Amino acid sequence: MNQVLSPQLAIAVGVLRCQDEICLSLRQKHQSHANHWEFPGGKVEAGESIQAALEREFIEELGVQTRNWQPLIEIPWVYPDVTVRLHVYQTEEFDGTPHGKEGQLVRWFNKNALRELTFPEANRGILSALELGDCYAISGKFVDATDFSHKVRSLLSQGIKLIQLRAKDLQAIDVVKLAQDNLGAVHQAGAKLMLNGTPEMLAQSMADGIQLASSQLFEYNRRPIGTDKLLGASVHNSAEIAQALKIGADFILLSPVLPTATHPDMDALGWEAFAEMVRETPVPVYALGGMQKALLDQAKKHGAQGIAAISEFWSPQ
Ligand SMILES: Nc1nc2c([nH]c(=O)n2[C@H]2C[C@H](O)[C@@H](COP(=O)(O)OP(=O)(O)OP(=O)(O)O)O2)c(=O)[nH]1
Repeated sequence: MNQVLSPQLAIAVGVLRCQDEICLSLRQKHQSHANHWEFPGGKVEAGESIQAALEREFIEELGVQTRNWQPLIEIPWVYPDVTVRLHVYQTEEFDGTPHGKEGQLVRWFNKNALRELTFPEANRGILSALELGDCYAISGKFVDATDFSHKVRSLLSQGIKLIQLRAKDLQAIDVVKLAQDNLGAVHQAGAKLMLNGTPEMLAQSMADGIQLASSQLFEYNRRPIGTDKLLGASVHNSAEIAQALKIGADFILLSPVLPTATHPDMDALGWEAFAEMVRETPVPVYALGGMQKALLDQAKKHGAQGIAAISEFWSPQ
């Protein structure tokens, strides 16, 4: 369990991108995490902003001038010898050709190849943040399978890259069939389909992952699916976040952030409490509950990967 203790070292970590390629360097023999790939960066100096630290580190370590760094995710992590907070930023703007000025190996990798590499443990959350978009659509009501397919296509045409098939009224076998029938279109659009269901349903459907309800999280002691699939966890409080992390969730859906008509009995967390929980969570967190596209920037300012919603994205009946 990754419990955050102080003092925490602030580390600026830079994801330098060139279209689908990402620049990595190999940590050297004399460093901790030797022979692990890393996103270049290093300790933030006293009084320095994260962006300034990144510009300095990329000049010192890779000989490139970088600009316009944008926040991606913050990762609190406790290693046996040190407690860090990775401030992960990304940019595509740079001058020069990155090369290992300190003798380290530097290479560009396609973003789809990153999961095959060995990184320091804390980087799992960075890889998820890079893979997942900022809008997570959850399916709402539909009349039949044809209607469902139309509504999924409407999500894809809105540019949504992460969809959860949630159909609590259907039998597992029918949910699996719906997933199978729509996977082709989802993948063709470069999107991913999550099942609100069980590992067994995931195996039958070949969907991209499962979204576990908060009540399901405590049925497991460890990750219930392989690392080739996504594990999403729906949570409402810190205890559920801890359990989600214990079983290896790749990302978290935290709700309700704002009051929502679908759960009128639950108190909304509000943005401040949401941000506080996100700060202690080393994987991407989506804000759920009362979310609209117009709130996306606000969600990101409070540390979210993005927003999740049913009614904002799903076409009405
Ligand atoms: N730059 C970078 N650091 C990372 C990543 N993932 C990760 O856990 N870290 C950790 C490893 C280190 O504890 C710390 C980086 O600090 P640093 O880069 O200044 O440390 P260092 O190479 O001088 O060497 P060391 O003290 O860790 O041996 O952040 C990553 O992707 N990039």
